[in-house]
Amino acid sequence: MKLAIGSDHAGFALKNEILEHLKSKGIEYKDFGTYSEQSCDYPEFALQVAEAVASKEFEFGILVCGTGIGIGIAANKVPGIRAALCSDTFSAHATREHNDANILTIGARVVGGGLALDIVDTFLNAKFQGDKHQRRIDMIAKIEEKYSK
Ligand SMILES: O=C(CO)[C@H](O)[C@H](O)[C@H](O)COP(=O)(O)O
Repeated sequence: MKLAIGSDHAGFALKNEILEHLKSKGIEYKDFGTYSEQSCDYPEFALQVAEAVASKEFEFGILVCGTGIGIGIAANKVPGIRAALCSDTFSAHATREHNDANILTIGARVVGGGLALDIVDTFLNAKFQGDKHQRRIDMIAKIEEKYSK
């Protein structure tokens, strides 16, 4: 499994905790930045990670900002991206099982490091259930197609 990771300044510290965690588990990743706590604009990192995942070079992405909301809104503008904000482990497995989410977004000002790492593990270990959920994802893709012309 190869992960694309990014954050803005608000998510920088939590992103580093997540990177350490992934390293300790031997999970391969690429850090797309930001690389300091200097103020920056989250859409830049959302775009890089979302394009890396949409191109299939990376299986999943993880994006962190203050709330996880802005960076997720931006990522979801890239066709093929299903970015899900999770602040609890139930949502983290449900969004993989039902939505086949390919990017997890987390709010560093919302959840603590311990919970964030559990959310990451839960998201990465859950499996898409297909069947009726695939039909619904296909419907989402059709909406995307309708507005991408
Ligand atoms: O996009 C956000 C809100 O949905 C993120 O939380 C950002 O990290 C936040 O807006 C950054 O705020 P700051 O005042 O520039 O630190």
